[in-house]
Amino acid sequence: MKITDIRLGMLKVPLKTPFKTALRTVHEIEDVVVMVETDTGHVGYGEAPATAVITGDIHGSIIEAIRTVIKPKLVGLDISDLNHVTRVIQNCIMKNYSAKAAVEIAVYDLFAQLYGAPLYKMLGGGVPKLTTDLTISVDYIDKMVADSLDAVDRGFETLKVKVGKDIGVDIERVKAIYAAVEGRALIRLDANQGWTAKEAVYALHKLEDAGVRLELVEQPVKALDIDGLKYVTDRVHTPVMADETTFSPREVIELIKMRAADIINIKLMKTGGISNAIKIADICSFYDMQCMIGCMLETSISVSAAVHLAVAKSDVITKVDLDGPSLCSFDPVEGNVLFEGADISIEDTPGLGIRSIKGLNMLA
Ligand SMILES: C[C@H](N)C(=O)N[C@H](CCC(=O)O)C(=O)O
Ligand SMILES: [Mg+2]
Repeated sequence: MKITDIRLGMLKVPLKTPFKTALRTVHEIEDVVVMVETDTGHVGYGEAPATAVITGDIHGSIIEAIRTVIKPKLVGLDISDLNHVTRVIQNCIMKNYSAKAAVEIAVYDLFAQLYGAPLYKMLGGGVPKLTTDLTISVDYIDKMVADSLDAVDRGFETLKVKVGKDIGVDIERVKAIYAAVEGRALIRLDANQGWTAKEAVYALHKLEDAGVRLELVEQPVKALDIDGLKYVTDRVHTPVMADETTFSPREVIELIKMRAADIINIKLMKTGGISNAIKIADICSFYDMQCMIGCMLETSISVSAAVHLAVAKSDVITKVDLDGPSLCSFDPVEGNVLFEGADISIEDTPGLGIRSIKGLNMLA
């Protein structure tokens, strides 16, 4: 099965409600869709969001990286030579993680199609079911409490509460949500870099002293402030998770050696795809460190790949934040991963099993 072409399209899906974090507000998903075509007629699918504030990627850079650098290196390569193909993708251009991720996801999709198995089986197997959390956007306290209660009523047992704005209001936000859902849902926080290290310690001590039990706090400080991350990790009981701080396997090793965080959030759009995500999961497994599998604002095309990976690496990926499809106003994909509220399951069809994508605008 040889790669003959890589075609690109744009996919727009409005969100059910605006997605608000300390970094940005988004009303609709608008992602680049990658279709890797082969001489056997098989097509592999991938997707790349433009998360400029986290990965530095924008639509133009994703499209140009794939068209002018990645595609010319990939056409003619054999999908059965997976490790070679992924090395070419990773080494042909620096950074550009979302472009690499989208193409790698499509290549893994084809690799699993080649052997007629769902992708998770090619990655080592596992039980093809996961449960995701749901993000509660940062907002007025009453709105966040109402959104949290609504999420619990819809069956979500873990809420990822966005904070990182005003520290005093953040403490009140979390206390109010905790009081409203106590005993019905677990709460994890994501400050998206919005606090200083001292603010994070102050807020988490206040919450701990008030009896608020949090599952974890994600990326309390700026991405590059690794000393700050360690400062927080050393001083609070609440487990601290690194998100924006860690992209590559090398960064994860450094973080583990410094003991700067307790948990790592793996996202395919940070690692540049599945091959490095596997390396990170294996490193963490070796060091007895838990991981979360996360996503950006992605539809079920690329989130499906994350689902397959998380199922295969469930020994170390113990936390799931794959709510992209739940945030969408509709699922544009007919495929083998089913997203039903908090429940995610995989059907027994080859690859990612993507049969069709609604509303895709092909690029010339
Ligand atoms: C969508 C997911 N639950 C999430 O919260 N991801 C964010 C980044 C998403 C974005 O801004 O596109 C995160 O974990 O920081
Ligand atoms: Mg995060």
